Amino acid sequence: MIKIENLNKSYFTDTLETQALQNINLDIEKGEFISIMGPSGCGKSTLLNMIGLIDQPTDGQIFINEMQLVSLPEKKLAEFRNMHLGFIFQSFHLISDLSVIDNVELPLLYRKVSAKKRREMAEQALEKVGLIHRKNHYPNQLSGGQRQRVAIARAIIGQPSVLLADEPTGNLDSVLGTQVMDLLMELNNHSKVTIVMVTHDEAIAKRTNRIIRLFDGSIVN
Ligand SMILES: Nc1ncnc2c1ncn2[C@@H]1O[C@H](COP(=O)(O)OP(=O)(O)OP(=O)(O)O)[C@@H](O)[C@H]1O
Repeated sequence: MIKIENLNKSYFTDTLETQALQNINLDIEKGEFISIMGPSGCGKSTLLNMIGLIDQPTDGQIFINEMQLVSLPEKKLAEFRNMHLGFIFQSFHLISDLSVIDNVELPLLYRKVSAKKRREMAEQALEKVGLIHRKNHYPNQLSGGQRQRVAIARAIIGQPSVLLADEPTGNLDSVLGTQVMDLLMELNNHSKVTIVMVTHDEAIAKRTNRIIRLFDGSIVN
C-alpha cells in the first residue's frame, strides 16, 4: 500500500545541511495502523510530510497504491493528495470563520460533488465522529476533543485510503486523547483505512499494530 525506498531528505540553509532522513526503507500494508516515535528532531514530521506528499525528498522513491509519486508535477500531487490522503494535525487546523459542517465539507470543494451531496456526506462524516448535533457550531464553541473529532470528520469525508496524523492527541488531556484514539482505532477497524500517526505517547503508540522508531533520521527497530 505504502512503499518507501532509499528515502533521503536534507534541508539546506545558507551555511548548513541538515540530513533529516537517511536511507529510509518502509513497507506499510493496507489497513495497518502504525505509529512513528522518536526524540524531538529525529525526523518524524519530515517522514510524515514525505508520505503526505507535502514536501519532496532529496532522493528515493515513494509508492502509494502502487503509484510512483516522487517527481510528479505539483498539480498531479495535489490531485492525488485530495483523492487518496486525509490529514489530521496536533492543532486541528480548523477554519474559525466556518461552521463545523462547512469545515468538514472543505475537501470536497476540490472535487466535482454537488452542494447537496457534499452536505449529505459531511453529515455522514459527523455522524461517524459523534458530532452531528454540533454541525452548526463554530470551532471556538467546541472543546479540544470535539475540535479534533471535527478535523477527523474532515479528514475522512473523501474516503481516503490513508490517514496521516501528526500528534493527533498532543494537545489533548489523557481522557480526550484516549477518546480520539478510540475513534481512530474504530475507523481503522471498520473502514480499513491505513493510518500513519506520529506520537510522543508510548501508551497510545502501543495500541497500534506497529511502532516505527526513528533516531537521527534513521529507523532503529
Ligand atoms: N524547513 C526546514 N529547514 C531546515 N531544517 C529543517 C526544516 N524542517 C525540519 N528541519 C530539521 O530537520 C530535522 C527533523 O525535523 P522534524 O520536524 O522532522 O523532527 P520531529 O522528529 O518531527 O521533531 P519534533 O518531535 O520536535 O516535532 C530537525 O533537525 C529539524 O531542525
